Amino acid sequence: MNYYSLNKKAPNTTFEDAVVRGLAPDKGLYFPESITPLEDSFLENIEHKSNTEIAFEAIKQFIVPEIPEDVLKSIIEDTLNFDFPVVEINENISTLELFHGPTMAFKDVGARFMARCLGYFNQTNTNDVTVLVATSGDTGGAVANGFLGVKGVNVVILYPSGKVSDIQEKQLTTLGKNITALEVNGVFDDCQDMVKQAFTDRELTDKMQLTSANSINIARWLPQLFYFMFTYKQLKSKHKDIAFSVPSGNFGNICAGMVAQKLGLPVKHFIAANNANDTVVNYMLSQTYSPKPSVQTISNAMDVGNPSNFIRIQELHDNDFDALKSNLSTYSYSDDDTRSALLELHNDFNYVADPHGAVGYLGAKDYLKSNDAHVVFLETAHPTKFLDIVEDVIRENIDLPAQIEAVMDKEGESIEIGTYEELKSFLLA
Ligand SMILES: Cc1ncc(COP(=O)(O)O)c(C=O)c1O
Ligand SMILES: N[C@@H](CCOP(=O)(O)O)C(=O)O
Repeated sequence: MNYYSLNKKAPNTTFEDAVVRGLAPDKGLYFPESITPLEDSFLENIEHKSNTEIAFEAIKQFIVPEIPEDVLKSIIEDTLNFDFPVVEINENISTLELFHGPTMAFKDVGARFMARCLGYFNQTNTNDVTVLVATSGDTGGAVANGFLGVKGVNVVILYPSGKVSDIQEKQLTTLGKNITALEVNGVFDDCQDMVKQAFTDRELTDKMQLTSANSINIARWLPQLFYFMFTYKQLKSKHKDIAFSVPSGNFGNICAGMVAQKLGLPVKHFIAANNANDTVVNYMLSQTYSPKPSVQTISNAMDVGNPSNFIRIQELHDNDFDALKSNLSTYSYSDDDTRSALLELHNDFNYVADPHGAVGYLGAKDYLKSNDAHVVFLETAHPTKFLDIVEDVIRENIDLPAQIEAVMDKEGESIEIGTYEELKSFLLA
């Protein structure tokens, strides 16, 4: 499969080149040249297939033959060695728990998958690759964990100082080895802008191979489509019309869901549930895309003012606003709304959610006010990653899972930077 740049000013390229570059030379995001629907029989029999079989069938057209089938199968087996359970909240709402991986957020799948793809390509590449990643909370930890010790890869994580949770910060600053954390005096969008600027800085790109492990990278983005297939597998026999409410920040996850839909997955509707960072909500009301600086919220990993993947979402709908509108609803919620949702889930349904999942739950409820469907909200991180907020709302202590306990008492290390020039000097040194 070849990929084109959404800025349409760079040559089409292979999967390997798109992964190793991260962003196209014209700064555009890569997008697959075609998306061929899966055989009807695949979806008809999905409940009889394992998660790894589903993932392989769903993603192989994007990757084989550049990664041979047998290698892709083992990458998928390694990546997906944990569960993705759907838990029923009530008659009309379920949640898909995406936090059973090593860093307890949904980013684990994409990070592990991409690390293994790069590891495969590095068997023949002689040059080291520097992976740059901007994080508002969870990507950093997942990438640090997924890429730790991968031969020929150095990882540099940029995170906004004081704007990630304590556990998130520990997860991305405590591993050492080939992982370095840069604490940026700014917001997530500053981190993301610095990363994008580095890709177009000839002084850097002449000296080193840079790539990204954010969802702008197709190998980080595409595997997220598995989640929607795994949900269908579990709910197919119980519910006819399934809609997804996806807590959204950079819009990579919901956009991967829309790829699953293009592959033939019957999804009735998508709901992008946002916190106060409402750039896309405003676009859907005004048809004017006006990115703005992100504001800090208690669902911090969604504090994104200029979501990278919205352009992919538009492409998936042939840049037709009406088509998009009939497939996507958007809502924005305040921190007070989020706290009320955490409390309601706990008190009425005995479910402890995290603030991001709680925003997803609110999106599900709002959609159901005027539509019939079974809505699955994605529970994108484990509540203990936001311990202070969640315990304060539900007034109960929650047990720490082993993955979180393992980092609790570790001392983190980071280097403070404030400008792009400082990032550049660090990389050149
Ligand atoms: C816990 C959590 N929920 C939701 C999101 C938003 O996902 P996306 O950026 O794919 O929209 C993120 C970060 O991306 C996250 O870490
Ligand atoms: N919410 C993310 C921000 C980056 O998103 P990505 O999917 O593009 O990596 C985070 O937790 O860091």
